[in-house]
Amino acid sequence: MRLETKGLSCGYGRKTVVEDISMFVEGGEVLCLLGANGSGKTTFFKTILGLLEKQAGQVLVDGRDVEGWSPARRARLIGYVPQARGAVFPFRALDVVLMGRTSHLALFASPSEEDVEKAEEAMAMLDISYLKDQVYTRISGGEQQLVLLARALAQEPRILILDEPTTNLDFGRQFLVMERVKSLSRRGLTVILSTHFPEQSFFYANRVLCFRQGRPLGLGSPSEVVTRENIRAMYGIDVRIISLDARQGGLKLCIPDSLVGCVQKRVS
Ligand SMILES: Nc1ncnc2c1ncn2[C@@H]1O[C@H](COP(=O)(O)OP(=O)(O)OP(=O)(O)O)[C@@H](O)[C@H]1O
Repeated sequence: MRLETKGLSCGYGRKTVVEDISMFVEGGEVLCLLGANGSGKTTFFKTILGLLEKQAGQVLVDGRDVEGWSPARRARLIGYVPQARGAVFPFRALDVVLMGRTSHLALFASPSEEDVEKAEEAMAMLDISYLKDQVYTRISGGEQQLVLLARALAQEPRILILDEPTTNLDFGRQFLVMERVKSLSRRGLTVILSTHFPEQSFFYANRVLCFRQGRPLGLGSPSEVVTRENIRAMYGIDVRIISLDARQGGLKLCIPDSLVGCVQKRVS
């Protein structure tokens, strides 16, 4: 399923935070959104989801403008994993995941056995079945993040939007989550995610969209867009981009110039 924006501008009241973004992502692709803190990534996602009113432009799903679609209609197609923030209600983790099934239920219907199975499968896929009966407000921030991802997977969306899905996760779980997301995309899911780790785009993204203060800075393959110049423009830091293999578009690392200097001094 194709998700597209055309000239999308977003913001709060009269304040424009994101301006004139045109991009698309197809089923089976991962599009990675890069940009400094406050550059407008979350605002862009919330506008695509209809949680914020757009200021200009269009959001299209398979070529159809989603303007006027009910939240339930969007939710049947688009899953969203927000950044984990302080939760208020002491639900069991399994019940939080079951909320992902809401868009499949008739009004006032209770979850069926099949819904519970889907919720349990989503938790098992992320290796968090042990959290099932724990209270969401009493698990760690990283565990909450995984529960929110399981909730989105239980929803069985065609498009998945992830806002910094690995930020709170330990080293092993960052890898687990990105591998799971990549394998879902290989099976046809459309994925758009934001990250503060540009290297993740070399490992997992088909294309990258760079934001600088809410304006598009570049859109293309990771090798085309994750460049020394764009990283300096986004994050104000000079990096050396080092290839780990000779393949075109292969694995690369972004090492700050100051650290490369240290390594060279030690070697010489
Ligand atoms: N509720 C709000 N009301 C008014 N302005 C807001 C609101 N939320 C965010 N903003 C403004 O929008 C800008 C972009 O915020 P947004 O959360 O979209 O950035 P981001 O790229 O997701 O940042 P981060 O990487 O830190 O999560 C902020 O700098 C802030 O000025």
